[in-house]
Amino acid sequence: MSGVVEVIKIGGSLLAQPAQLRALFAGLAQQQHSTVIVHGGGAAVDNWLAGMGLQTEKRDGLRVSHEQQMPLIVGALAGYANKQLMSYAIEAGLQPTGLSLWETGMRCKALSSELGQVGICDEEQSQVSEWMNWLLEHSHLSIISCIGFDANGGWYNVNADNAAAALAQMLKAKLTFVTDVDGVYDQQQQLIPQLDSARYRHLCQQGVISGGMKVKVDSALATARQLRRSVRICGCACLTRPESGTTIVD
Ligand SMILES: Nc1ncnc2c1ncn2[C@@H]1O[C@H](COP(=O)(O)OP(=O)(O)O)[C@@H](O)[C@H]1O
Ligand SMILES: CC(=O)N[C@@H](CCC(=O)OP(=O)(O)O)C(=O)O
Repeated sequence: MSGVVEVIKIGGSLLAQPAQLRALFAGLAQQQHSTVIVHGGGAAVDNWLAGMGLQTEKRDGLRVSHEQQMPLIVGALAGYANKQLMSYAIEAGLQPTGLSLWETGMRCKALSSELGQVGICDEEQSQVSEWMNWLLEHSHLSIISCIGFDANGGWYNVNADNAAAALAQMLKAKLTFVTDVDGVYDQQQQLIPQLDSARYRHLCQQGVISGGMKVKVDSALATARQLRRSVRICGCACLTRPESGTTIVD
């Protein structure tokens, strides 16, 4: 594998925003470097579970994923969300390949028995697969859901921000989180152009950064530290306005 690789995480919050997704994929079609998309779809999972009359329980932002609920969770993330993004990519003239974390070479494991099938990426057991290298070398766009597996075939629901960060670390890639806001906001709802760990801790203590944004910044900081390279959190305009969003530095 040669050249710059970029991992772009697309949040589930964007799946219901067709104009923004079209603009994003149109921009991706102009990119010269290899791109890997990792996506979530938390809102779709919420809707599918509610539609079946099932309760969603979250602990520290993670969805408790009982084995009985996995068919719906896998269906919403690796099925519906993945194929919806493929549809936008094809429309933009791209040649996407839809994957789970397994095909990239990533291996997963259970986070805690109390959380059911919630998984985390197991870096020690993971290695970039030949298939992933081939896709990168041939500039095929990979669209990867946050469903992962262990070596025994156990399946896991991995938080998509964590999955994107682990994949960027495995590929030693540039990492960009694309979400439904322009970046990280301060107390006055102003965009923070650059955020380091000290200011992040302070803003968390004040309750200014919370929920899904906290998971994102945590994942960004861990990756910035590991790869010694800044990470960006931004809205869909990120490809046309490279200076937009918040740059996360360790
Ligand atoms: N300080 C903050 N700046 C911006 N967004 C924040 C902040 N704190 C919490 N958020 C929330 O985080 C959300 C983005 O996280 P999330 O919903 O998990 O997105 P995604 O689906 O893209 O992963 C924003 O829509 C916003 O409601
Ligand atoms: C374990 C866990 O919580 N998994 C997440 C996976 C999807 C996700 O992360 O989607 P967003 O990027 O849209 O937030 C979930 O089930 O909601």
